[in-house]
Amino acid sequence: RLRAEEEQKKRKLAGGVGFEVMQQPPVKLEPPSGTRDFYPDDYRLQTWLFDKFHAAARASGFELFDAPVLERQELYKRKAGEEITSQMYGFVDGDGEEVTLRPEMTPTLARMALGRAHSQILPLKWYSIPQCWRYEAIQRGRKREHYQWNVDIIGCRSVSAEVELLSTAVFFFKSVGITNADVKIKVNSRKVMGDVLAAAGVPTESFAPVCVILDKLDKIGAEAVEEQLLEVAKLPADVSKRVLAVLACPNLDALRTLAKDSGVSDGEGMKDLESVFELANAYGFGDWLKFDASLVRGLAYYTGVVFEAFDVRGELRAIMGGGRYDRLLSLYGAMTEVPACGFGFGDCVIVELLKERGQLPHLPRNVDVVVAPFSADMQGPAMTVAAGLRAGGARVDLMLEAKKKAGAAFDYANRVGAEYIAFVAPNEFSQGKVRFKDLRVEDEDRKQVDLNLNELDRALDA
Ligand SMILES: Nc1ccc(Br)nc1
Repeated sequence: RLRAEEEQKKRKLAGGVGFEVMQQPPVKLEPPSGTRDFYPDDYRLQTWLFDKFHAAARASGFELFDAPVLERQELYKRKAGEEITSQMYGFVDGDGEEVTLRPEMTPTLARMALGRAHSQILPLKWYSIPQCWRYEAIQRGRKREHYQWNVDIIGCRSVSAEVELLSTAVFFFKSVGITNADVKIKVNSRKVMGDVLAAAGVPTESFAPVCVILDKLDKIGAEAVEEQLLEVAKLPADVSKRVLAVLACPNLDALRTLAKDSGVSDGEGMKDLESVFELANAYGFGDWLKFDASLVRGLAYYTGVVFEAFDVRGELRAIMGGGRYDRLLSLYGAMTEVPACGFGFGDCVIVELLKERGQLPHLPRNVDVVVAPFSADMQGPAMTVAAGLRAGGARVDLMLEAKKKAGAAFDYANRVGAEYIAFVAPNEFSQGKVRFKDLRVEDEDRKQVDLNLNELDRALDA
């Protein structure tokens, strides 16, 4: 009881008179396992982040699209042993339809591009910030949802598309104060890897599942990867060793030499890979890129250049990842191969990175004006004042109950982060005036202006 009274007193002091909750409420108050609530304080940061995503995509001419979080499971039925398809948050709905909360956005994008194929003029430059889902055994304790900024270009065969994607990602990083001292982007090519691994003895049909296994290298180490290459991908021991040797190539020259020694001529894949670095230099962000022969990414459908942004200190999981997926649209029904590439950029690791760097923005709650009715019968006039100020573009928090003491109105204004407070009192109002105080300065310096009612829509300018 004493604790409850103490809490109540604290709340009263803060001006926010809350309410008591039962020790054992009849409903759980936390969100489902692995999911997040975004209270207003949290959502101001999420909005800040999404605004940066929107700004970077808009700066490069990408168009925003969206789609239902619910998709048919058939969109993700790939047999390459990917985690993303084995952890679908799926169910059978009332119509007997096998559906799922989408685990990723690219298949939806492909479905939508095909759905309007006859009317789309290529290239499509589309982006979205979908919430994506996975269902994991609770003991892993990992999150089951995240928001993932997706940026994609459909219809461009040239690696200039990959470079445009990388440019958009770098634009975002710079917009949040991240430099290439904090983050770099690994680049590789599945086309080159495919040629070299085929020469090393990896059957074409095993290439995608082998990439899914190789993608685990950083997480489970070479021994465990080699074991999976033997047990899961059924590769002979000598081939598995050759595969790992390819990934150990320290640079592009070493990979080129290894390719040549394996009888793989310098094909389109290597030329594309080199073009990525050349064009990135032309774009001014070549110093953000780093060739990495061990980069394969974990999605089966990548077919060409792949890339992944990582924190240079190596303390965090991948920040962003993407690549070319030229065969996905024909897999879903396009009569010809439709070139495509894109990336996914999660909302969590980037926030961890900014937090660690002390670069999260300070985003206090704020409004322009609190309008405070002097008494209950001034509530109507206070609404008139609020409407006038809003007509001029002001963000107005109208107090919905008059406070007996002016101090309580000032406390409320401070709590909501108001820059000004407008008192609506009977005497001034009867003379067509409102008492306006500037809260941004200390009490003694506070200007007090009596505003005419018919000037309210220009009040803030004044
Ligand atoms: N695909 C996926 C979905 C949700 C989360 Br959290 N991570 C990955």
